[in-house]
Amino acid sequence: MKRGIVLINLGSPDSTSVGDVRKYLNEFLMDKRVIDIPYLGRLMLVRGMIVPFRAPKSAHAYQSIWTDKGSPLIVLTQELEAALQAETEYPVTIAMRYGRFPPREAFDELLRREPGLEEVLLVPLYPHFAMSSYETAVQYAREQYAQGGYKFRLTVVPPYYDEPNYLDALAGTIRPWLQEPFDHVLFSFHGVPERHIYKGDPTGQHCLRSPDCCSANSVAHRTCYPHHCLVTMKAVAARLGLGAGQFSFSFQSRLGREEWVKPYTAQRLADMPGEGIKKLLVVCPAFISDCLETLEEISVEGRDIFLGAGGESFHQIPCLNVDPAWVKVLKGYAEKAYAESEIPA
Ligand SMILES: C=CC1=C(C)c2cc3[nH]c(cc4nc(cc5[nH]c(cc1n2)c(C)c5CCC(=O)O)C(CCC(=O)O)=C4C)c(C)c3C=C
Ligand SMILES: [Fe+2]
Ligand SMILES: [Fe+2]
Repeated sequence: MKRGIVLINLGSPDSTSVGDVRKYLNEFLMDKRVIDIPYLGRLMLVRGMIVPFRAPKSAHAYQSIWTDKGSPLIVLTQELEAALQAETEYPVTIAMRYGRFPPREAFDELLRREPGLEEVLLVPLYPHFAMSSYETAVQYAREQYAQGGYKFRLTVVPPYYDEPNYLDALAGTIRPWLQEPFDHVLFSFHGVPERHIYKGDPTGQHCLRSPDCCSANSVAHRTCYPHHCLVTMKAVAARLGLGAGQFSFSFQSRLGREEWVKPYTAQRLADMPGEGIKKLLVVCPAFISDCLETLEEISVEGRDIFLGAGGESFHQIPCLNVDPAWVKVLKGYAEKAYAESEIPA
């Protein structure tokens, strides 16, 4: 089988200028799977209220993490591409949901490198299903695939939040940090509005209907983001031998005033020192590559909140990035045969 691999991530602005950040935010937030309200309302909210205020603030934040080579998210995804390419004979390239590197360019590039390509394997760099991350990236790639009239088959790697090799690799990046004294490991996942969870619940009566819905069996869990996050956290904690009370989860990056899934990371960071948690490790498994949300929101803002509330030490554990064990896991995904039924539509 002549196969090619596309690693798809979120994307970043082209530069840290307010104009480029505004362009990026407009594209990102006008995505109907990110702000899921009718078009005209979304347009007014995004163009009139969110972006004018957010663009200068976000541009400033991006300036604090930007590297000589560009955005950390893009650079780290390119480094992952190179590391995986060194491990597999299949041609590997990257795509982004927003901004530069659209999937059609990735497909064309693979066809140039492998004429007669029979299958492209799309690997979303999101372990958990959410309509604002995994689903929008996959749909975008599927649309461009259909528009391009390509002859090869497009196969999508399903969410791997519970896949043992991924969990082993994630636990492996955390383990060395547990050698120094610590009180707690916080698993901080990117948040989503609660409305997205209600909307994605095929039963219409399970998700967020009871405090422990994510632990009770349900078909809704196939696409339930908080459930996926909880499974990842519990499986990693078990691999690390963490006891009850030594770990917990929270959700970060809330935007706007509506209710998002809880607890909120910023609130937990403010409360933990008062609960006796003074030495904190934070891991952010919703992100494969370090990015604005880990390097600035957690490592800078989050640290200030925690230390300002009486915390003594704070470390953000780097994301999987180009960890060699993770690259081996991706090689395994790249070489596996997938059944269509595994993949959420
Ligand atoms: C309604 C708004 C947003 C939802 C829902 C959302 C979900 C979501 N996002 C990620 C991953 C990333 N988000 C990143 C940045 C970012 N996210 C939002 C808004 C929502 N995200 C904004 C406006 C931004 C831009 C920066 C800012 O102004 O705060 C990034 C980092 C990008 C980078 O260039 O470094 C990632 C990665 C997931 C996984 C997710 C749902 C689970
Ligand atoms: Fe986001
Ligand atoms: Fe749930």
